[in-house]
Order: sequence, then C-alpha cells, then structure tokens
Amino acid sequence: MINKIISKYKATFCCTNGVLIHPNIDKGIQPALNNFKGGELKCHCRSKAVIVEIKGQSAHNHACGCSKCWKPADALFSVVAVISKDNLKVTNNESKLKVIDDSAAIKRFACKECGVHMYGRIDNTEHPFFGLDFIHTELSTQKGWSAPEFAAFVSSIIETGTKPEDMDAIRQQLTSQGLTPYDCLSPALMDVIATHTENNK
Ligand SMILES: N[C@@H](CCC(=O)N[C@@H](CS)C(=O)NCC(=O)O)C(=O)O
Ligand SMILES: [Zn+2]
Ligand SMILES: [Zn+2]
Repeated sequence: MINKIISKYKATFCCTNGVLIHPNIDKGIQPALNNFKGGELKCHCRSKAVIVEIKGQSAHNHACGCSKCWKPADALFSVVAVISKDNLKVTNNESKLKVIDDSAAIKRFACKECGVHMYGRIDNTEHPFFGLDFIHTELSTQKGWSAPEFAAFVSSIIETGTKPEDMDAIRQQLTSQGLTPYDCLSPALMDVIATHTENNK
C-alpha cells in the first residue's frame, strides 16, 4: 500500500534538483566512447542471473515515460536504446525469461524472478522498427554506451501516477538535463516511421 501511495505521488518526491528522472540522467549523463565494442547486460538476480551479450554500440538511446518500458526503482523514466537483433545473444539462464505482453508490438523479455526487462524484440516484419531490439544499457557494467539524446512519451508518466500540474516542471527539468521532451518519439524517429508508412503503401 505504501508503495502505491509513493508511486502515486512520485513526482512530488524530490531529489535536490527536482524529481527523480532516472539515476543515469540525474547523476549526469555519461558520454559515449569512440570504438565502443558492446558488453553484457545482467539482470538483478543474485544467483543464476540472466546474461545478454551485445556486440557493438547502441543507438537512439533515450528516456521513455511510457508505462510499458522497464524503470529502475523510483525512476519516473526508463532509459532505452536499440541495437540490431543480430547483435544480441542470451548467453546465460535464458529459461528465466518470459514475454510480459504477447500482444504488444515490442515483445519485452523479462526475468521471471527479478522482473528486469532484458530486451524487447519486434517480431512483426511489417513494423518500421523490425530488426531492432530494445535494451537498457544500465544493466551493463561497461562504460561508453551511447548516451540518452531526448525524452519520449513524456505525457505518458501521468498514466502511472504523476500529477498533470507537475508536468511543466518535469519538462523543464528534462530540458535542463539536455533531453528535449517529446510526447511521442523524436522528430527524427517519427520521420523514420512516416517514411516507412509512405514506402509500404
Ligand atoms: N501512453 C502509453 C504509451 C505506450 C507506447 O506507445 N509506448 C511506446 C514507446 S516504448 C511504444 O512504442 N510502445 C510499443 C509497445 O510497447 O509494444 C503508455 O504509457 O502505456
Ligand atoms: Zn533476474
Ligand atoms: Zn516506452
């Protein structure tokens, strides 16, 4: 119950400089490293952790306020990036993964024990983002992943308990943290989707 109350009013629980957007944003965004080779994503289980190996650098990293993307405790936003599905391999304890919502466009494979989402896959070949997997690079101890570039689905945080009257301040905070807020995806990604639609009529 207490968690429910905290979550309902999470936007009003402030760190020193505003709300808790996401630890990797609030602590200061770490820059990408040139020639970054990738790394391993590990779930939060203390034993028999699920491990996912990623080859190469991630792209389009961003904060997402939607209700479906995995967020660490107390964060208002998820931080999520993409990589080619061919560069992702589950190397340990794959049997602990389950798809949390089979009807979603992004099939999010979560650890049944700790709940962490290890990757999201688009299996519909008609989807504009087919071929890309969604990952949370904070699950890796390696430094140098592509940095978050913008904030997507910002208005959606209202759907998980943020008060509408806090939204102006939250958008201002995101902007001051270097992340332009959008209520859908960034213009560049919306253009990719629209181009796909036009080319596949
Ligand atoms: N307002 C909705 C938005 C959900 C949404 O559309 N999320 C985006 C960004 S992750 C998406 O592409 N979802 C596809 C999916 O979840 O399969 C919510 O918060 O649940
Ligand atoms: Zn786990
Ligand atoms: Zn999302």
